[in-house]
Amino acid sequence: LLLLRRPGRVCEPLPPGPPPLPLFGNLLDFTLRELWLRVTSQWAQKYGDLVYLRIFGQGILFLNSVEATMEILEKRGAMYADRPQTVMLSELCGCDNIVAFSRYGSTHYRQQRRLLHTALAPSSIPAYQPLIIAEVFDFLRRLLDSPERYVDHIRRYTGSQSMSIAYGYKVAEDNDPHIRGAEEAIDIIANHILGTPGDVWLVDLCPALKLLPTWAPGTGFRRKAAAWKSKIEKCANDPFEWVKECMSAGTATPCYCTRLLDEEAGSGTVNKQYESDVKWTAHAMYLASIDTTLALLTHFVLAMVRNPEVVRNAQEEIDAVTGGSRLPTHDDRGALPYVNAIMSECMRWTCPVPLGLPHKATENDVYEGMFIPNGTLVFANIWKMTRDPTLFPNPEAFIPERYLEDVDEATARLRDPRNYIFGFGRRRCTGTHLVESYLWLAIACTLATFDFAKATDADGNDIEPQPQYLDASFRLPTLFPCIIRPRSENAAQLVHESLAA
Ligand code: HEM
Repeated sequence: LLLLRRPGRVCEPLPPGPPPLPLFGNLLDFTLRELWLRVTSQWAQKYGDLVYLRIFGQGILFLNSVEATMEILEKRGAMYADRPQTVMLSELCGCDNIVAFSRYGSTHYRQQRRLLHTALAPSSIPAYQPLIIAEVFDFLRRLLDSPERYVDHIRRYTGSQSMSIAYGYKVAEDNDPHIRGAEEAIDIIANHILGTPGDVWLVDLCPALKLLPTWAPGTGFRRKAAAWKSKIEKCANDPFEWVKECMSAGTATPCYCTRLLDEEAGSGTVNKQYESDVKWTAHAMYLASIDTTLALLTHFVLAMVRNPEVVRNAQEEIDAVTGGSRLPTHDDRGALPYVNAIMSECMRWTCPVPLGLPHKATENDVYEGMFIPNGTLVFANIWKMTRDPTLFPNPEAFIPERYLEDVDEATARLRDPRNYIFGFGRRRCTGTHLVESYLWLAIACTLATFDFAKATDADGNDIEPQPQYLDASFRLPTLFPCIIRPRSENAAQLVHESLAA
């Protein structure tokens, strides 16, 4: 009897959820397009704060309230700090080296988190500001030259910003080899290795298959994995080797890698594992920042196109500080509360990773009388939290003013989207302070120099931008037509002068 009373399992039921089919479980209940809408408007509505599903026997739990998320992922964080591991992703393709996929508690994971924490702490960010400013100026110049290609410019901005901060590397004008490699690595991981929910590698269901020799029939996955692994490693190695060569030649630009390598060299010799951890974290910075920042900045454009009065208010505020004779700088941030509010609203309204990344339970647990089995994959429904009408009245509307209301500290904390969009607990995003810096400057400088309008059709009627969302994990809008043009001759001049400076 004592054995049967393992904590939780005998008495407590699993959290509620749509009934599973035999073998396939809830596979058919999933959708690849905007899964967060289904989780929110169908499952959370019907089943409540915790919704439990299964795919091929793998338990999946959605947390649909701030309270449940804080209790489970923050307070009990140590039990929910792991990530799902699969033979294909982690072992055969070597992605366990990438911090976002690493096992919690492994030596390299602990070391990598520590490196990211140190080098991306608030006190470290000012050191990257010259690099950030140069990339913002480059972005403005591209927007001025070909505004209709705004998505390409945003994508390049996020990529070159990461390359610059991680490696001090200035991305080539076109077809940069490191950017190409990094894009390929993202494509391999997202579209080929991970694929879609329900795309399961046979070797993940039957790990013994990995022991078969490569000539055996049905082992094509081994050859694919080997090719992908070497591409991913090359993409991490190449820019890192480039920094090391520059450091030896005394030509390196101070950046994330130089800082960490110099620090370690100062305290003795740099050991191989340390060097490998610096290399993989620099690589992770690119992977982790690209789609998230792209989602945020394209939504910024969308919000500005749809809300001309927000643009006007921001421009008035900026002009009052800069006199229209210079671009805003990080030092102006305290004097630009409306621009700060626009950035907060962009974070909330975009909600770049609506269901976060999966945390894996490493123990059996019970929450409010419901059993959460060891091994369950737990997703926080960030989308629902950022659309809570009690915290954010009229949540679908873009309203920066909501952050300017005079509220007590606890309410301000609850309404700060930064407490949701970067995830929770021990796996919370490590790039938050960096994002804060490079996103703010891009937003402030773009508002200072550009106007936004809806595109018009042949009869001169406005075309309402109505983007679609096709991605399963990131909230990336499809391209929408719009007009972006310099506010004035003077604004265009400021962009030209910034580059000359
Ligand atoms: C707007 C931009 C960004 C958003 C919205 C965002 C959001 C997130 C989210 C939701 C997670 C998962 C957290 C969890 O599991 O609970 C995450 C993880 C992570 N992010 Fe970000 N992120 C952004 C930019 C960045 C940048 C610029 C970096 C660069 C350093 C970065 C580095 C990471 C890393 C390394 C992880 C994995 C952490 C771990 O598994 O321990 N992120 N991010």
